Amino acid sequence: MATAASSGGHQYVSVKLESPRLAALDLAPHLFGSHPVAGSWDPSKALPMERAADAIWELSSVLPSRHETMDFKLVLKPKAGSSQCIVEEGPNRPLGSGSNEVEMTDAVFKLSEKDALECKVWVETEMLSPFDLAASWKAHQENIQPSRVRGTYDVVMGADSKSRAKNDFASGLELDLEKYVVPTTPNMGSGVVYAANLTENPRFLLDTGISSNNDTIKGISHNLVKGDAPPNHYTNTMKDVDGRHAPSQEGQRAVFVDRGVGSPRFARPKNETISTSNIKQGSEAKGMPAAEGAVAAAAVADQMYGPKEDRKLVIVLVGLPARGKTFTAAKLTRYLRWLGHETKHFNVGKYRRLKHGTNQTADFFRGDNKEGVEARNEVAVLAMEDMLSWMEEGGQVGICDATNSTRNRRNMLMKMAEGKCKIIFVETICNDQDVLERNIRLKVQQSPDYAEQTDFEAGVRDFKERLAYYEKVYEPVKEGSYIKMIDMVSGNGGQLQINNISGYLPGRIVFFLVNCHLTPRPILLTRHGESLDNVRGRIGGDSSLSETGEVYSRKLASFVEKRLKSERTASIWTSTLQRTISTAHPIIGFPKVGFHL
Ligand SMILES: Nc1ncnc2c1ncn2[C@@H]1O[C@H](COP(=O)(O)OP(=O)(O)OP(=O)(O)O)[C@@H](O)[C@H]1O
Ligand SMILES: O=P(O)(O)OC[C@H]1O[C@](O)(CO)[C@@H](O)[C@@H]1O
Repeated sequence: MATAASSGGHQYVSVKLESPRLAALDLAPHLFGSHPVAGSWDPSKALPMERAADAIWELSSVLPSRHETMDFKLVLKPKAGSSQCIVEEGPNRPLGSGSNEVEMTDAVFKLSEKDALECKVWVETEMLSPFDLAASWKAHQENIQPSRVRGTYDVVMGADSKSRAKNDFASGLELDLEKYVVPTTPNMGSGVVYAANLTENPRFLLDTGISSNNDTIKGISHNLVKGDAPPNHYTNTMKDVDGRHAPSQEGQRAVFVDRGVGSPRFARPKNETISTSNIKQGSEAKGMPAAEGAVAAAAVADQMYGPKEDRKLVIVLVGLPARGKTFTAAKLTRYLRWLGHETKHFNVGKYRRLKHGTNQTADFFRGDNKEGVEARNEVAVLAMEDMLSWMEEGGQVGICDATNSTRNRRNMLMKMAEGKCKIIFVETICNDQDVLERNIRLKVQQSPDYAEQTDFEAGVRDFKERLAYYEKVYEPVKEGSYIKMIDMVSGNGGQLQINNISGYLPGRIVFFLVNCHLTPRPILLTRHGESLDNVRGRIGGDSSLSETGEVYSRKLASFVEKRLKSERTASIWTSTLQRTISTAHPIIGFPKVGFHL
């Protein structure tokens, strides 16, 4: 077999052996070879081949990209384990990487001096696309026997799953209906990670090797100055270029399963080392974690062709305390990252706590407390400097999360960003007293500022006092490019005011904020009903529903009607494939949207 140079993808390998005579012998075919995965030429570690049909045995796997060349041989092992193994005659079989081919040869096993067993052997190799891998992996996860027939989207369900499908497709749903309990709104109290804790860590701490996502950590000197120690925060953790933790160099692994659904993460070849110079600084959020296809393409196009100033953007939050700034910033960060933009969230409150400790009283936030104002400005500068440095290193969108409640403060930030990036202010305004009261109580419950306050009501009083000091000096945004979110959570729709906003990315941000809401709402997910292809044992294709599938769709309609009867604004989303449209067809009373997935 020819060996080809690596082309970088994963390689599907299937070895089949055919011998009508073998079944009658007390011998089981195995494969062993030079690679540790195939036993390093130790027959006792040879991989057993599975009986695929009367006279056919098979073994298949996905091998890691750029796997080393492997030589292998077939060996017959006695089922009883007494007599010796019989290794096939002739030279080793080489298995290269990067090739797509099927090779048919014979294997000859000397059973005795006078008796030889001849078998036909097919070795099939194929480079796998990520779609192939994903489909196989999905099938594996769902405990469905993957296909023995090659072809994209051609994953075949085993006989078991077929009967399981018949019995369970619709009945499970009825059961759910009886037992269904409408989930209550999650309790935001205990167990919730305070969103600000998850934001960026100040570099002045990282530079000293201290790193934490928890700004209540003890033992941090609050007087550390920038540059105290050489930067080492990117050398501590081994990460690969995608920002994932690098696997240990334990040698290659491959899991032999049918149609090669192996371990989704393969170790790198031994000779490929990961050096920290490969790691782009600030790349934890690198890449496009979830967005694929069109969305990612739009993001890339934006980065390539968008106006220059859109490529680096600072979103400066503005607003009185407890107006949902951190909440909005966290959501926006997740959305922008999903779109494929490198985004980081810098919370000035976290900087303040790490530099000055957690227990400042309301007094610290008084507008006429010169020391307090200076201390707050100092940490705001540190956060902004960190953000700008990160942008120079390749970051695209920085979110500066603080009250930024005075014009002076905002001017200072604009000066710092001058010529480096565009600034958009996002101001959250809330006049609904009920919402505010709830927010304040939540803040006292969650904020590390009150972690040591044992008297909850005293905490609430302190926070209200802090708020009153902020109100005295607060100057709503009237300058620059801004988006104002006004009473977006009071349930009456609210308002979004925008000024001087243009460009692809700012446009996406406006779109996102318009659609931002706080009211919990259910999202129901369902598979399509059984399709005709499923009946034939196939996943995929675009066939219509089977009878069982139709029954499922009717039961689903009755479920949805009951479950969503009080959800006035619900809509039904399907793909554009027949089986999903037909599954949703009997549901009435809700608008339907078909998405090309
Ligand atoms: N647009 C909004 N208006 C009012 N409340 C909101 C809004 N968005 C989210 N909230 C609610 O406000 C609560 C407090 O939010 P958050 O901690 O984000 O406030 P904050 O403005 O960052 O406060 P602080 O300035 O004190 O850090 C959230 O738990 C959320 O329920
Ligand atoms: O320095 P500024 O703009 O007041 O904003 C940061 C402050 O805002 C707050 O979130 C207000 O509660 C504090 O935690 C934080 O110190």
